[in-house]
Amino acid sequence: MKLTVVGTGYVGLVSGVCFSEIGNNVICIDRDADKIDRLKNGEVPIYEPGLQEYLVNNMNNGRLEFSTDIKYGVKESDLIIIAVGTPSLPNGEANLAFVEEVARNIAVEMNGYKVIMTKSTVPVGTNERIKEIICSITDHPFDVVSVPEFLREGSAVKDTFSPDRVVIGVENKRAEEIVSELHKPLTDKVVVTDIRSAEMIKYASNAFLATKISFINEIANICDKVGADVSNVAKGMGYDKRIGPHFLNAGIGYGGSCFPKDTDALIQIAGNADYDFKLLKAVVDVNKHQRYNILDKLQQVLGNLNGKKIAIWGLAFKPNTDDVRDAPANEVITELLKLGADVSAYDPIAMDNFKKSLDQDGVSWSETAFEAVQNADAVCLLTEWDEFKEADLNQLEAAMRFPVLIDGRNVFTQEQLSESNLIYHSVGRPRLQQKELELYV
Ligand SMILES: NC(=O)C1=CN([C@@H]2O[C@H](COP(=O)(O)OP(=O)(O)OC[C@H]3O[C@@H](n4cnc5c(N)ncnc54)[C@H](O)[C@@H]3O)[C@@H](O)[C@H]2O)C=CC1
Ligand SMILES: O=C(O)[C@H]1O[C@H](OP(=O)(O)OP(=O)(O)OC[C@H]2O[C@@H](n3ccc(=O)[nH]c3=O)[C@H](O)[C@@H]2O)[C@H](O)[C@@H](O)[C@@H]1O
Repeated sequence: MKLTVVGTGYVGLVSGVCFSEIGNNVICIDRDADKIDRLKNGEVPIYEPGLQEYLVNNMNNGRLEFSTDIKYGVKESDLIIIAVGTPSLPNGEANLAFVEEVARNIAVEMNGYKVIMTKSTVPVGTNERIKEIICSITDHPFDVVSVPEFLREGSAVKDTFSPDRVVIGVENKRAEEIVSELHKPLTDKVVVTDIRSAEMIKYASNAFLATKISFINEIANICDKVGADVSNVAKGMGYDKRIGPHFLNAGIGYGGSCFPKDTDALIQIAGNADYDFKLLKAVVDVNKHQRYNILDKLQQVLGNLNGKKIAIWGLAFKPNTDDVRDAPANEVITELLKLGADVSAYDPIAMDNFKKSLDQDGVSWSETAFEAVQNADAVCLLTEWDEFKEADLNQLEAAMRFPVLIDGRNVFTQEQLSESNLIYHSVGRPRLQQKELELYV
């Protein structure tokens, strides 16, 4: 099949590359000329394990090309995928300006029947709006299909090749057959439904996952107070098939370009339909506070943070990505600077993106994890990169002024800790808490 993807970001690029890998001819379009130039040179502008190799192979075999010219993309393909961003507006609603602009650009260039497949996460009713826009510009026949994307950053290639399911929101058989054919090599778990339900499935899925995270974080906060261990609680819950083991890792809460934006958007979608989504509002509220728990713990151990050197391990919102959009590290560092701390930070991959996103000075950026902790009064682990999980805790202890480790992702085990003299705090595992600072001063 010949297809065009408009928007070559985390979703558009991964989808385009993977669709070419399974035998389609794909044109990836973006209006960012620098990005397209880099891609034409075989350079992947994001960190996504496995992507580079597939990209280069498919460029070399002629199945994958990049362009800024949407006219070319529309003329050449009968299936056009919209994968541009839908960031939050200040009131939490999704900003549909990019999606609507692309719909207009496609309509202007149409030269025959097209299937317009929306992968961007869009509020219920948006595909109808896309249809209206296109109808107002062209008489060429077309169908709009909603195929929401469920990939996770960091495992996007794997998720694309073996998705848990594909959701196809469609109005007629002609478009259903074309889109089903495209996804056939990927999975047989296909849910075909109406367009509004497909749009809702995406928001409901992200909101449910966010709910699981806030739920376990609240359980963790209670565990801290009553002396239970949230890791074991999650394990004990997770064996129940009705609950499942996934997304029950307590910590500093969810970040990223999607859960925060999509939960806010769903609250607005409900509100616009005169429904007060109380549960989801609480999920968002719990998540906002969870980021700051780590600072409470730090202050419990060190007291006033003014002039204290605090090292940060991990800036990306999760491991295996360089994405720092809505990363908890941003708020944690901003608050530490406000409290007068000297902050030294390190991330294996996301440092450059994070530097650009943090709108203040005063952080010292380290070349290595151990450079960041030299003479530090405490280290806070915010992203569970393997490099941190495998760190030698004795070396860590030796490098620091006070060996205080605040583990915001609950990565260290009893065995690892029993070998060290770290003053250790995590989220909801008070039994692993070790030693008090008084021993060292
Ligand atoms: N990032 C993720 O893991 C996932 C994202 N999504 C959804 O997919 C959509 C895209 O997300 P990302 O890929 O993260 O966004 P992104 O911000 O990484 O990429 C969007 C791309 O669209 C381009 N663009 C914007 N307007 C354009 C136009 N008029 N013409 C051509 N290109 C244009 C931008 O230059 C950018 O390269 C969003 O709705 C998001 O919610 C869904 C699932 C996973
Ligand atoms: O719509 C989207 O953009 C995507 O959002 C998430 O994917 P992603 O944001 O890449 O990453 P996740 O692995 O879901 O993690 C999101 C956040 O939740 C946090 N998290 C995750 C799991 C957990 O148990 N605990 C927890 O705190 C992570 O640290 C991270 O900050 C969803 O998992 C994808 O299915 C969806 O397609």
